[in-house]
Amino acid sequence: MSDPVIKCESVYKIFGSNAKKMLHEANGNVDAKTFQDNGCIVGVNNASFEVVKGEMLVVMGLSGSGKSTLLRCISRLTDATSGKIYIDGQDLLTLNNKELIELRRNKMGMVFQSFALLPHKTVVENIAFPLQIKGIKTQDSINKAMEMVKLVGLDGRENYFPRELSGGQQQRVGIARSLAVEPDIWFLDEPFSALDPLIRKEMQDEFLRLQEKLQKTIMFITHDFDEALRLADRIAIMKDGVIEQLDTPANIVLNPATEYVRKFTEEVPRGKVLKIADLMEKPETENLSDFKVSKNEIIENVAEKILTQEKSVAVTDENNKIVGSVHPSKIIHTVFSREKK
Ligand SMILES: Nc1ncnc2c1ncn2[C@@H]1O[C@H](COP(=O)(O)OP(=O)(O)OP(=O)(O)O)[C@@H](O)[C@H]1O
Repeated sequence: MSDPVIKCESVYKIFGSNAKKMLHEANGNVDAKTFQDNGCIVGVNNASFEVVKGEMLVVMGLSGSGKSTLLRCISRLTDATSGKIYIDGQDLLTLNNKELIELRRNKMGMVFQSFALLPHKTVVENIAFPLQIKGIKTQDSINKAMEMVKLVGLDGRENYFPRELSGGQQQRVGIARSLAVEPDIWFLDEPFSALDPLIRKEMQDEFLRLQEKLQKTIMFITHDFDEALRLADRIAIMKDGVIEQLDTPANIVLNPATEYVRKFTEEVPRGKVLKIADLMEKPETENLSDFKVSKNEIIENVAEKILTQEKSVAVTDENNKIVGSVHPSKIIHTVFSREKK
């Protein structure tokens, strides 16, 4: 595995005037209720994890679970009460103001739910603006902004004002503006939540397409589990500031670590989420059906075909090599079982 781009070690963020003292006295045993009774709010409670280059970590949880606070600590919009945060191996808390501004300007991009576009500037001017702040010449910034306009599929609308665009289009401008500065690390805080479901799905598809191309290191916040499942390489599920589980979507659905996570995943249609690779077994050498299936297929797309086979089906990789097998009964068990842990 490559070196982590983002690394958190026992990060706490406690709000309240005697936060540091209480945290010290708690000795690593932070209980949200006890803290609250003593005038402190627990935002993030002992978060430790890494995000590697090109990975998309989706942070999910209900309102107030600490998602934004965690992101704000990592982008140092707020200071963590305790713990270590490293960006590309550099200790974030040791940076002075100047270094922090440089880091934010050159390495980090942020997109928030409110599009925060400048109303009196056109699409292309909005996107070029942060480049001009960086000192890039006007014409160069416009050229770069036009590239971004194309990337997010808004060509032809570059001279429109924000008020002349739909919500989805405005959000694309927000994304293009953030991408224009070519951040390595991208923080997105509920970027699609103001959009209606159809446009939201389109934006998710577009976002996946962009990420395929750009391979940014991303932390993406959502409270929509479907969105998390569609986008994430890994998902962190938060509750009361604690990361209850951080794992691949398949593991979260198949092996929930806590009762809370299990409840979250209970209604998830497994066939839509899991791939053949998530449930294949060792390759059988004999007694296989003639039908083969790719390990990357979503179960729902191939279930019907597999269920008509009597024997196990061979599972192949990208080079058509057999890497596993799956028995029809496994499909039935996975898609329809709702066992309680
Ligand atoms: N500046 C602050 N002062 C005091 N408490 C705060 C502050 N910011 C956040 N909190 C508290 O920290 C907890 C986590 O808030 P946070 O905004 O991180 O949650 P969230 O999961 O992002 O919620 P949402 O989905 O509603 O945005 C909440 O209890 C919140 O009230």
